[in-house]
Amino acid sequence: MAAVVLKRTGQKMPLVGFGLWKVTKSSCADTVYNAIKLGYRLFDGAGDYGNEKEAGEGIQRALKDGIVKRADLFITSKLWNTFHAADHVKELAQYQLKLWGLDYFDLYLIHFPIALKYVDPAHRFPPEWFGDDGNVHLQNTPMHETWQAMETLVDSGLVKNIGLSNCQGALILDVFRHARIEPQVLQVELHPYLTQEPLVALCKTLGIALTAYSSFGPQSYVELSMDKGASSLLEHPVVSNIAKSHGKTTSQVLLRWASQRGIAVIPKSNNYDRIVANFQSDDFDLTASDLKALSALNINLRLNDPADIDPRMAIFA
Ligand SMILES: NC(=O)C1=CN([C@@H]2O[C@H](COP(=O)(O)OP(=O)(O)OC[C@H]3O[C@@H](n4cnc5c(N)ncnc54)[C@H](OP(=O)(O)O)[C@@H]3O)[C@@H](O)[C@H]2O)C=CC1
Ligand SMILES: O=C1CO[C@H](CO)[C@@H](O)[C@@H]1O
Repeated sequence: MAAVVLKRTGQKMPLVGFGLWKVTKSSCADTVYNAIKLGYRLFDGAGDYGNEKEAGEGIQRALKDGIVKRADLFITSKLWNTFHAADHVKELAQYQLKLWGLDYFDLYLIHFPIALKYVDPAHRFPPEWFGDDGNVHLQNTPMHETWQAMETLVDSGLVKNIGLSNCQGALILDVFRHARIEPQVLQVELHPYLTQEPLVALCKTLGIALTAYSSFGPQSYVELSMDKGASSLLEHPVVSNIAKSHGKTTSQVLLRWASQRGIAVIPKSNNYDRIVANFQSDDFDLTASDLKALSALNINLRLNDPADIDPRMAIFA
């Protein structure tokens, strides 16, 4: 399976993985188990997806049935915003590892560069953006403090690689300036309506592997009322024409637009046929002019912006 090699550890991160946000809790264990049978090796979880225990059950079953070995899997999880204070980073990583039934994560990301007031997981887990009173409670924890605590997770063997999510250039450079262990991966929203070319170039310069989320663009946020009214990329004539010319689906073209450039993708689906199709998205090559035409669709449309939840959380210029 095609993979990107992480700079520090030399570990291979598969270019096509499986995203767990909104994977139905009741069927999550079966979904993960079946995805492993199909060949998926990377699973992208997070505390607030609320299904890490069930995802872990699917993994444990696959390990027990001898379908895969732990070393062949690449499991990602993320540090939620309410755990940024150095004292709470290890607490959360251990809590999440226990949910998955694992003794290490292959990758652990700071989910957002936003620190919120601590909430004890015994009080509320999965974590949320909002406190008990329905408001967002910001907290002053600098990123370099959180990053130092992330580094100690590597030292103690709880995680193999650490990285960032939803961060932009200046902040990434600032984390690098303070880092003893450099960020290995950056996970961001990336699709032809949000191509983020300067950020992609910065990651290349710094040797950070990129993971794209929301590869299909607008439709995935409708249920969160975060849809910003743009037309569907999956039905866009430019994407459809390219798909036709390769005998592929528009979803496969959108995934390949990233993976062909060495950017990992993590599509999520609750539908078996789409799970199969997404996995089979890297067995063809787009032409240079296809890639150019897809990138030309850029309108800087950002679907996942914490400032939509609370303007004080603006992290994108
Ligand atoms: N770091 C972060 O802040 C974020 C990380 N993520 C990660 O990225 C993953 C993917 O991102 P997400 O925003 O969920 O978006 P996706 O791009 O994976 O899209 C999900 C939507 O697309 C549908 N879909 C999946 N496959 C196909 C297909 N082949 N054809 C048509 N529709 C399809 C799914 O519906 P159906 O289930 O019905 O198929 C679902 O509604 C998440 O699961 C999560 O792991 C996501 C957002 C933010
Ligand atoms: O990863 C995720 C997808 O986006 C959501 C909205 O910002 C987040 O809450 C979630 O953690």
